[in-house]
Amino acid sequence: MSDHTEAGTAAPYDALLLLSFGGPEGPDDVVPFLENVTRGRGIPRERLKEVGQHYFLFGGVSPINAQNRELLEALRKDFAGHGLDLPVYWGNRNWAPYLTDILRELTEDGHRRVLVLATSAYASYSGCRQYRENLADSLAALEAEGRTVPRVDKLRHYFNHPGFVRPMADAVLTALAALPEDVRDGAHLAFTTHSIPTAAADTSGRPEAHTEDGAGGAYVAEHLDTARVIADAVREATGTDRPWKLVYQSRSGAPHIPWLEPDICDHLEELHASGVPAAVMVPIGFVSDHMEVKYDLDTEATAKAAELGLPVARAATVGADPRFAAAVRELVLERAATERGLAPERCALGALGPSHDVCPVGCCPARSPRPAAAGAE
Ligand SMILES: CC1=C(CCC(=O)O)c2cc3nc(cc4[nH]c(cc5[nH]c(cc1n2)c(C)c5CCC(=O)O)c(CCC(=O)O)c4C)C(CCC(=O)O)=C3C
Ligand SMILES: [Fe+2]
Repeated sequence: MSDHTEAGTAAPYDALLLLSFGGPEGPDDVVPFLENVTRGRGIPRERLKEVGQHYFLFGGVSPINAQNRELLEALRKDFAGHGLDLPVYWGNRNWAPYLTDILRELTEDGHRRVLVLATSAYASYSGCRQYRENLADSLAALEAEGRTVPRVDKLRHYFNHPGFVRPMADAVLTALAALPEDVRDGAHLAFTTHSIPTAAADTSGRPEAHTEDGAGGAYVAEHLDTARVIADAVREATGTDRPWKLVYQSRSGAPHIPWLEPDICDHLEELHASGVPAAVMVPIGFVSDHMEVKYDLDTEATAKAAELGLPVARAATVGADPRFAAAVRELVLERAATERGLAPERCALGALGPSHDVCPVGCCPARSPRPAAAGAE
């Protein structure tokens, strides 16, 4: 990674917006939060009750907001330390601080061109376009208040950026070290991400990346690329070639609709049945510790492994790692330079290369088309 010790310029941008999912911060928040998340999404009631219980198990507090506050601090510290004078704001789509309120604040503070960092590294409707739809909704709400709204662009997907991948590779090494020594060399790597409907996976990414055979489009291809880079880095660091697989977690939706499989718990069962002595779960689909990590991996899958007698360890998420904060700065400077008509270096590991800056028409389409900001439409 290049070290920008000199002050870069973010012009033409005058603010960065950290845009995230949001999560409850106490028991009274859980039900209204779930109502916000699932409005119009057709999630079965039983599933909602179940997910509510996951939150109540942790006092109704999701780890996601604390993680975003830490990331916000890490970004401000990194920018200040590198002479990058760019204010950073934070807003969520499903819980306070709400996106519309933060965009209103940005507008009142006089910002005219805003760059958005979404806390989702990959292409998919849920991880990309839905955030763009939320931006469009919030901008429309502010326009309805009679405001002149800022122009909003979104940073490219960073799944293969070294500042995102390297902390995860190190986290796998730390997790391996936590396994009993006699099973460490035989441990398999289980890379996990959020399951999504196969229909959504197949249409993820640019139209050229769409697949019709359940291969999972850009969503699966990008995760496989990241997983491969991490597995290679771990092999180089340990001298041991460990088998790995991309598996899924946190499935919701009706049972008759196909979602990406196998589930992490079924995978652990299969590993155990085939005599594998241990596994490391690597949540590459999550930028930080969300409830999906705390419950679905650290609680449910870990209990499953204990029941099987399979030693497992869970690799840390990237969270507020300073290397990730530095990567965001590089991505900001890169995009700003591109907007100024330059052709900056675009860092990317793996085989897919750097993702597009602007989602083209037809990228990660919604089931029913709605306005989306920060794209080519
Ligand atoms: C791809 C993806 C990401 C990663 C990208 C990104 O990070 O954005 C993600 C993140 C998150 N998902 C989260 C929470 C929930 N997601 C749900 C439902 C769904 N997620 C989906 C996909 C994704 N979700 C999908 C296809 C559904 C079905 C309904 C629909 O089609 O919209 C539900 C409803 C209950 C349930 O069914 O589980 C909840 C409560 C939280 C907050 C966790 C916390 O509080 O720490 C976070 C970060
Ligand atoms: Fe989700």
